[in-house]
Amino acid sequence: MNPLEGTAGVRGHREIDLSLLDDAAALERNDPGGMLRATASAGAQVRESAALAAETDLSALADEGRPRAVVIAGVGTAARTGDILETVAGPRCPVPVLAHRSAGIPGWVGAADVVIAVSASGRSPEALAAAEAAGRRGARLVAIGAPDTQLHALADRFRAPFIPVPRRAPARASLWGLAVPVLLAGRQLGLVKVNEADFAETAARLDADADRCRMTLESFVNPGKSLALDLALSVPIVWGSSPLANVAARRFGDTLAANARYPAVAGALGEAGRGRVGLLDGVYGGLAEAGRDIFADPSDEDESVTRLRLVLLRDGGLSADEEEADGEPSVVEEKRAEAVQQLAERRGVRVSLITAEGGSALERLASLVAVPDFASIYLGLAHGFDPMAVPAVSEMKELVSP
Ligand SMILES: O=P(O)(O)OC[C@H]1O[C@](O)(CO)[C@@H](O)[C@@H]1O
Repeated sequence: MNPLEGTAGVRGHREIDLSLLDDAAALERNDPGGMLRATASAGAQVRESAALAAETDLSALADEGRPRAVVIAGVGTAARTGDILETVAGPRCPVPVLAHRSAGIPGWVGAADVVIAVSASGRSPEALAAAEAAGRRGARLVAIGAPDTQLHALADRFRAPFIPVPRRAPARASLWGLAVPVLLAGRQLGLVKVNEADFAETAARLDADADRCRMTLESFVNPGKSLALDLALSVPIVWGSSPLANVAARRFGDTLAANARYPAVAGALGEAGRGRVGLLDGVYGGLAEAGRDIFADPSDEDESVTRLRLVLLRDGGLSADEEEADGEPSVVEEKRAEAVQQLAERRGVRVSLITAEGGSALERLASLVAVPDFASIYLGLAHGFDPMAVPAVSEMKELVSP
């Protein structure tokens, strides 16, 4: 082992410590901030946020009728909630919905538009600048994030609704708490049909997945831990087979970077199929696997070779209604997923498959996000990282703060 214990607070080891994953006491010790627990609260976040949002009067949002466009402004996890609204709204959505990830809002946004400013901490400069600009330009504004913060004050200043989301640091542990009010704002505007039963079923699924991934459950029966082991020392490629699965793929890219500090290629299979699929032929793909004895014990593998690991997020569960509305029929997406799986297998590149389950779009999204969220944390823990505190993120904030 070559542990790092630098002044910057960087710790961890290059090797994977398998024994750690099945040692609940050690997992607890190495996760002092409680990232596993915070992630297991996803179902509770859905219920809590739905209740808190119900207490906020959003009627003013819809008073002026359908907006020209809806911009969700924020960064990181906050911006992912915009992708969630966009994908749940689907291609039939009557107005453009877009996530805006840099400071402020696009130049064209004006009084005919709605801006949803999202920040878990209630103080990201990007969300604050967006709320300020929206207020000044007379756009309808709704702000979502931690109560009693700068964002809250800005919403009050512009007499805009503010939906409080209790702070759970870091933001990535609050995905569901933030996403629900964004969806409810979207519902108020007539963009999404999500209902209370969808929230309840999504919460129940998140609870069930958290239970299957709990830290006391051993790797061979714990999908979060076994996916972490699949990914160990690999370069993960995460591709989704539908717009909804693509959001889950990108989310996995986020959590792999922050919790496990693994680089990942993540996105849409449709686009990947036109170029990035070439990775399977490359140094980390087919070339790394050439000559591998497929019957050999995986634990005897040469760990110095860096290999790709393909994670396919498949979403074949579209209802006839959604299928008809989707730009690309799901049968094409499914064919593509089959094809890429075959390409990987022909080259000896290993594949992990996660298939969406559930009735509503939101529940299917949850079924593709929950286990990967846990896998990213277990992977970080197996390298001795504190999944919650990311020294590079803190240093970056210090270096760029005025
Ligand atoms: O939601 P917030 O608090 O505005 O933070 C935005 C993003 O900034 C980070 O804290 C990183 O700087 C992310 O973890 C987070 O998603």
